[in-house]
Amino acid sequence: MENLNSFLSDLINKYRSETSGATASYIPELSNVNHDLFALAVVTNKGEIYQAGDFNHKFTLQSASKPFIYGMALEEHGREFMRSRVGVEPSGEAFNSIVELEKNTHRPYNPMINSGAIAVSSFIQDKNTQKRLDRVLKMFSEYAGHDVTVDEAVFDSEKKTAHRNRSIAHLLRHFEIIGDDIEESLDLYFKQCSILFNTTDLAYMAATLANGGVQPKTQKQVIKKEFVPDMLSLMFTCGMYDSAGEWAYTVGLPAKSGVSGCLLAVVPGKLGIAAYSPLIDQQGHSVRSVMAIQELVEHCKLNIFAN
Ligand SMILES: NC(=O)CC[C@H](N)C(=O)O
Repeated sequence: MENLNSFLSDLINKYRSETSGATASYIPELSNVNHDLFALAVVTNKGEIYQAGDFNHKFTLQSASKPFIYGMALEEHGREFMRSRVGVEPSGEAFNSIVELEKNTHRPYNPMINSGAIAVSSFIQDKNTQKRLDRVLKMFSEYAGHDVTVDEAVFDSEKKTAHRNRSIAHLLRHFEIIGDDIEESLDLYFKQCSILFNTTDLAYMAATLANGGVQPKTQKQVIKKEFVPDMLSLMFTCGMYDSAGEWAYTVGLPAKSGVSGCLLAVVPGKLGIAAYSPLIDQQGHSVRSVMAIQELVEHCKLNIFAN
């Protein structure tokens, strides 16, 4: 693995010239970013770090937060309750789709799409909204290995323009999946999406899942080991939304993307991978990050089905 730092640098140099994609302008603040930013990081279960490019640059987690909040809700409510409210099937639709809520059980298809994630955030309860957020921030701090904060400008920007997510939340309330605290739960969801991480932090988060829930640097059990397979299997089947099949076929790893341009992938038992670059494709995945992780996985033979 000594050469991994230079291989990551080579990938950055190779794919930095790729300029397709766009920033997620439906959250206006996400467009205020340098399009050239690009970072890669790998953290092994033993805590070895490999990184290249702009790995200190901070971005908001966006949907990369979803599997982790789901893990938190599983610890709080157990599998049976969570499955009664949110399914475990890929939807085959876009991440922000509302149509499938109208069909069948009215449960969101899975916790990786917005409808499922908004429902999951509503189940993180405490005495008041601040306490709910404090618990969420504490959990993400434990995954990162240090304190993390919210980007208030991104939060405000999403809150002001969240007409689609607000519609989803009201439909969830209509079908009695969530309770009356619609705005509070949406605020919590927007805040979790606005938590600031850098690419190395994100690789630690992925490595914690690769390591059975134990953060490789702090050695703290951040999530109960029994729930890690729930998170990873849903990342595998649903984490990349309507291109989850393509990703599973070409990369073969559980993964999750965020519209800020971040992407994390987990090699169970071995290591976590993270990438960041702000230009995203139609499905909401960072174009450069997908290409670089694909090549990294192929080069290092990390596809779980190829071992
Ligand atoms: N795919 C994403 O990263 C979406 C997250 C974003 N906050 C939203 O709800 O639309």
